[in-house]
Amino acid sequence: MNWDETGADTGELEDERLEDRLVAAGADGEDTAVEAALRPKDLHEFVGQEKVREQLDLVLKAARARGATADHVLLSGAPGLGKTTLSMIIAAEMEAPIRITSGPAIQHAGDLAAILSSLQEGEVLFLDEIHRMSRPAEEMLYMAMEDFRVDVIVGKGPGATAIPLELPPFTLVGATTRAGLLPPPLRDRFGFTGHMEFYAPTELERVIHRSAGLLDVAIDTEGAAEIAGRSRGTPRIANRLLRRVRDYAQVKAEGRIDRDIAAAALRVYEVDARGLDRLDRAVLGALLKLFGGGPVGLSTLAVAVGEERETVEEVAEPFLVREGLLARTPRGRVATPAAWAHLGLVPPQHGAKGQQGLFGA
Ligand SMILES: Nc1ncnc2c1ncn2[C@@H]1O[C@H](COP(=O)(O)OP(=O)(O)OP(=O)(O)O)[C@@H](O)[C@H]1O
Ligand SMILES: [Mg+2]
Repeated sequence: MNWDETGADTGELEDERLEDRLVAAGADGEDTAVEAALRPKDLHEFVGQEKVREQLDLVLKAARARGATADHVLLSGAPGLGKTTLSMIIAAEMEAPIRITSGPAIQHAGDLAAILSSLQEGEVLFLDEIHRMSRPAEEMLYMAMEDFRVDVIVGKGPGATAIPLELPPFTLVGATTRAGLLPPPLRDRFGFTGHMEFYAPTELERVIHRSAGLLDVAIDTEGAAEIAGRSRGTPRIANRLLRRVRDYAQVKAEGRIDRDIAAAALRVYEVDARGLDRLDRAVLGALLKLFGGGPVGLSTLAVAVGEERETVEEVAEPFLVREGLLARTPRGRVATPAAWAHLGLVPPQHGAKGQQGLFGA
């Protein structure tokens, strides 16, 4: 629970701020070009996410056996975990064409009606960031998903009439980083919901080996493990770090990546052994060194590192909290014992003010 929560949807802000960081989970310009080449093409190539993969495999196989269009699928999970990739795999497995659009691109119900009415039978419609669709479009989508029908409104005011329009059966694949923001009526209309988890280091190693093969980069097991451990459980970050390490290896080590090369390269890029970057370490360092581990208010912490409040809260903290290095408490931010250990610092003898009750330290 975040005690400073304002309740605002800060998704966009987060995306913008994250873009210039190597360890950001969102895609940047370079990613979009390379990602197309690195995307697994079928369910077997798709690493990890065992549960989602197994369940989806059944949904798709059964639909294929019935000669039917697959049920609507909702994919939720943090950026860079493979939602877009999986939607393309769904289309490929169903041997169906795919149409790609996103919630923010659909401003009016009419935009959605135009897309829906031009779908072919069995086509996959991928709706990225589905939680950011406008309300009227969302309501039109309810009917389209359930009855394969939309009402197109012709005219304005009292003379307006609704003309029903039949749609061919299609599969909607919705993706969202924030399943909690979806209205229940929309969520309920998906036949299958797959929640994507962060990846284990061993899974990321497999992603890295696979990508290295495609990029024609020589990497050994330990080199891959070194990069995997710093990738924040996210394939997109793993692939990005691999590319940066490849640059370093090309210049300094005839292109071969082993543990030392990977570690040296990522030191240059200021990504530490646990995947924290300069900003993360600055926040943690200030919390420990200036405030004895807290509790300290968010605003004070932000001033101490010379960043905006929002940057600390939305860019640095989520990963620190996930890693169990920082806690958000009613009295302010508090470092955990693991944070002291990670920065190689010793906690004050009698415990920082107020920490005892929180961690029993
Ligand atoms: N399970 C996986 N196995 C191998 N590579 C993967 C896997 N998941 C994701 N990737 C790689 O990570 C990159 C990012 O994946 P993708 O674009 O599908 O993420 P996303 O969940 O759609 O992110 P966003 O929320 O930002 O849209 C892709 O290039 C893909 O190659
Ligand atoms: Mg995506």
